[in-house]
Amino acid sequence: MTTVSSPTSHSARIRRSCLSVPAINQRALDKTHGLDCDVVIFDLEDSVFPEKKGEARDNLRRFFRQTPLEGREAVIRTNAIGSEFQRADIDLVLELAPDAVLLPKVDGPQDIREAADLAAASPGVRLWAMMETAKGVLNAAAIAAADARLDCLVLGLNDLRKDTGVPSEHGRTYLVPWIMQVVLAARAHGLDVIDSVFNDFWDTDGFAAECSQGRAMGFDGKMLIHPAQIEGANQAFSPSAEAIAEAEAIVTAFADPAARDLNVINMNGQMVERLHLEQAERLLAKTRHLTNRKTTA
Ligand SMILES: CC(C)(COP(=O)(O)OP(=O)(O)OC[C@H]1O[C@@H](n2cnc3c(N)ncnc32)[C@H](O)[C@@H]1OP(=O)(O)O)[C@@H](O)C(=O)NCCC(=O)NCCSC(=O)C[C@H](O)C(=O)O
Ligand SMILES: [Mg+2]
Repeated sequence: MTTVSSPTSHSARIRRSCLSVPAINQRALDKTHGLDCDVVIFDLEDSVFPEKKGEARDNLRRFFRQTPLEGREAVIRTNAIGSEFQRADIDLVLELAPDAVLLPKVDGPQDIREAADLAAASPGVRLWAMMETAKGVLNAAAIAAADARLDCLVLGLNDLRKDTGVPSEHGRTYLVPWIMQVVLAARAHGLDVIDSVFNDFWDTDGFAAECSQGRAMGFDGKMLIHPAQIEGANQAFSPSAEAIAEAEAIVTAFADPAARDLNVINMNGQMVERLHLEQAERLLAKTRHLTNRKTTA
């Protein structure tokens, strides 16, 4: 896992692009090593036909044994809590010890606690939760507070649309209040939060617009379904040149001896406080981390 030190409550892990790879698709699994995504989510759930679940688990066994991922987080998405497949999926997680297990269709805090109990033998494996049911969104705050191992919420709008009857449309107008509730719940409990997949992977403009909206909503990154979406997500969720320049100016301004005992300063007609300094330092740490990663790749 890649992290950068953070002076603020929620982490500054790099999770801009979280690519879902169907565990049943050997060709796609083979491809992951050459892809520049920050996280690989190995999917045992919706992308795997029920009769193929065992084969998909075997593929992951082979994959983890032969060619572990370097420098990226490895996450396994299991089948739903209480489904006939989940026990075997969790056993696989205990066997392979990925960085995290992604639990789909989480309805409430009890689902997280049950999964934490099932995975208790591997305390290093963190928990991620898909927020994709009406009950899950209503219980977002309780879910986010459910267990210290919970690390990240991932929005799942395909299932949420199915559950609520809200149709798919650009801009996600009627979903915005629920989406923001998930972001708020994550932040209130120091978790990362990842935006939903964008299904139309040929529509690059639509994808870029949704990444930009997700960034403005406060997401850390986006769940992806196709390698063609990685670059756009990495770009959208990396600090922009303007944001870096502004952060550097804030750090420089507070480093001035004249600002030593000031909590608030005037920067070209803008009020800037020490909380902005903390944000600026965090952004610069993330930028340094990304730069180092590029130069060592
Ligand atoms: C959607 C796809 C089925 C399309 O696949 P395909 O027809 O093979 O596309 P391409 O021909 O354009 O593929 C080009 C090459 O790229 C490889 N590929 C494609 N997708 C992936 C991937 N996800 N990871 C790695 N590699 C990938 C192909 O194998 C081709 O390789 P090559 O032949 O060597 O050139 C497919 O993209 C796909 O299955 N995507 C992921 C589906 C998935 O994971 N679904 C579950 C997550 S969605 C979700 O979670 C929704 C959420 O729960 C909610 O409720 O919202
Ligand atoms: Mg789903």
